[in-house]
Amino acid sequence: MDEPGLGPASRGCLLVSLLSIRGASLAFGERIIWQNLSFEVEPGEFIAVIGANGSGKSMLLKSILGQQELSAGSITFDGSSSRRGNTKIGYVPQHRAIDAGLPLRVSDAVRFGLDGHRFGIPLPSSTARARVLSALESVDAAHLAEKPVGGLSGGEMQRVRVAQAVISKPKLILADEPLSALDLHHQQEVSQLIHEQSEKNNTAVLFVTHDVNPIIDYVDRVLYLAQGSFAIGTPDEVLRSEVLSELYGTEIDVVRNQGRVVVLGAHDHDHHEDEQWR
Ligand SMILES: Nc1ncnc2c1ncn2[C@@H]1O[C@H](COP(=O)(O)OP(=O)(O)OP(=O)(O)O)[C@@H](O)[C@H]1O
Repeated sequence: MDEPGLGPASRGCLLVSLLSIRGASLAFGERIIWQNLSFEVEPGEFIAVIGANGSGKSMLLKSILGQQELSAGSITFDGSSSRRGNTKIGYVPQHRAIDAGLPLRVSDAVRFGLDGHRFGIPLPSSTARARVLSALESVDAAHLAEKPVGGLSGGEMQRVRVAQAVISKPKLILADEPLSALDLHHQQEVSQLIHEQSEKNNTAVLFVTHDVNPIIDYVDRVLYLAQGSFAIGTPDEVLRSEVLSELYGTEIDVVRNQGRVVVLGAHDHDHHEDEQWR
């Protein structure tokens, strides 16, 4: 039988996976965030990362970005150990990460995704301008180029963040709750944009979300983090009462209604009160 979490390339042993997480653990002092996390991600795969508040979803993305050291195990991306400033990884940070008061133009913010964290000589400005415009066009936001980021609506800001993440044509997009603080319409729009980028360039996506429903049609696999442990597989394999009950160590009900998935009981085991499942 195949090992759970291993992608087809690894199972065949012929190709190296795009992202390989092996026996990864993260602890702060006595507190284990997750342990023995192992899975592979193949090019073009769309993976939903779900879990309670504090289950370590953001820390996982930061570990892949090389911004958070593991307590044990390894992360290999595109054949090398994870490192900071890798332009082959596009990052859509959590809503709060950009200061809305910044007097920065949208085009400058997007350009930051191109050469903001690159050492050495920046791209000539005509080339960079064309790339910025093309990235903004790809998220239908070219008209926002000259606006200050501080004046954008939540939905506009998320589209700009997606442009910033895709401008370097990354092989992997890490999106940290890109739907938070968006209404349903904009949730669908931003989900679709990230999915389109993934399809167009065969880019793999790790998409952190509290609610799988807006992206359920795009998801190949779900990585569910809870209680320091994890489950990974297709939505039908993981989003089941038996699987989540075992993960949480208590009874959890997964109800499917008109194509929507509702998890009942998980929020009772969160570290915070504000976990929402719709
Ligand atoms: N430097 C640190 N020292 C101690 N604990 C930390 C540190 N950084 C993060 N943590 C803790 O690690 C846990 C996981 O944090 P993380 O931000 O990854 O959670 P999350 O699953 O993304 O949560 P949320 O859904 O609320 O965004 C949290 O409880 C957090 O307080």
